[in-house]
Amino acid sequence: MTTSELLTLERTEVAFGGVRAVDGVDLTIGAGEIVSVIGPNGAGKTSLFNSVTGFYRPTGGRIRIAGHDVTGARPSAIAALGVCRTFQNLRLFPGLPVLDNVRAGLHLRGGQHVFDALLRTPRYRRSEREITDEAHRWLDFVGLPENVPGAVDRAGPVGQLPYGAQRLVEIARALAMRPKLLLLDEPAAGLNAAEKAALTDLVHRIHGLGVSVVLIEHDMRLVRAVSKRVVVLNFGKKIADGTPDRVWNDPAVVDAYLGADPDYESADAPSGEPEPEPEREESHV
Ligand SMILES: Nc1ncnc2c1ncn2[C@@H]1O[C@H](COP(=O)(O)OP(=O)(O)OP(=O)(O)O)[C@@H](O)[C@H]1O
Repeated sequence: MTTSELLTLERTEVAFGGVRAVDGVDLTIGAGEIVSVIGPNGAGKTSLFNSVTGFYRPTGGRIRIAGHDVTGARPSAIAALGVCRTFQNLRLFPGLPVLDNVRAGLHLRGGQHVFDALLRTPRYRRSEREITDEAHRWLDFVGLPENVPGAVDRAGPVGQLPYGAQRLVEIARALAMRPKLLLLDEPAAGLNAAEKAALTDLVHRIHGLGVSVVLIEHDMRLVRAVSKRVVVLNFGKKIADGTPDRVWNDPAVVDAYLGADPDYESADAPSGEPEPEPEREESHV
C-alpha cells in the first residue's frame, strides 16, 4: 500500500444466490481523487458501494481503508475510519427537523459522555450548542437556504423539503461526519438543471476541503465536469478504468451501453437520464 491509498478493493465479490452483483473487482482510490463509477442499470455500482460501506458483506476478496482490513466490518466501523456515503434512495428521518438530521451525523462522530448527557451538565449543553452551530455551517456549505422558499425552515421536518433540498441535507449529514472519502450514490438523480450545476460546484468544493469523492452517476455531463477518472462496471466486473475520453472510446464500454440501451448513439454520451429506481430494501447481510 502507498501512503496515499485510501480505499483498496482486491477481487471483491458480492453474490446473491447465482447473481454476482460484484464480480472480482480490483480498485484503488487515492487521496485527493474524484472518481466516477458508471455502468448500465444493474451493473453492480450500488452493490459495490454497499460492500465498501458495510451494508453488504462481501462474499469474496478483501476491502481495505487506509490499510485497515474492513472486509465484513459494520457500517459504523467503516464510517469511523472516514468513509461516509449518501444513498440512491434518500435515507433521512423525514419526520425529524432538517437540523436534527445533520446533528445525527455529528453525534455519530462521537465524543460526548453518557453521564454528561444524562445530567445535562454545562459541558453537555455547550457541546450540544457547538453541534447545532456546526450543523448550520454544513447546511450553509452545501447551499441549503435558511428558509427554502415555499417550504419549511431548518426547524421543520426534512420530509417537507423539495427533493433536491433533501439531497443536500443528506450530503451535509455525511460531511458532518468529517469523511476522508465521500461516496455519493447518484447525487444528480431527480435534480433539475440548476440544481445539477450547483451540485457540480459542490463536488468541487467538497474536494477543496481535502475530501476524496467517488460518485455513482448516470449524468455524463456531471461525470465529465467533476472527474478525471472514470471506472466502468458491467455485470459486476470492472471493464474500464481511465480518463473520461479513454473510457468513452473503449470498445468494451461502447458494447456494454449498446447492449443496455437501444437509443445509444454516441460514445460521448453513454446514457441519458436514469429511470427513478424502485424502492428496494437494503440490509446488512
Ligand atoms: N439485496 C439484493 N438481493 C438480490 N439481488 C440484488 C440485491 N442488490 C442487488 N442485487 C442484484 O445485483 C445486481 C446489481 O445491482 P445494483 O443495484 O448493484 O446495480 P447498479 O449498477 O447500482 O444498478 P442501477 O444503476 O440500476 O442502480 C442486479 O442484478 C440486482 O438485481
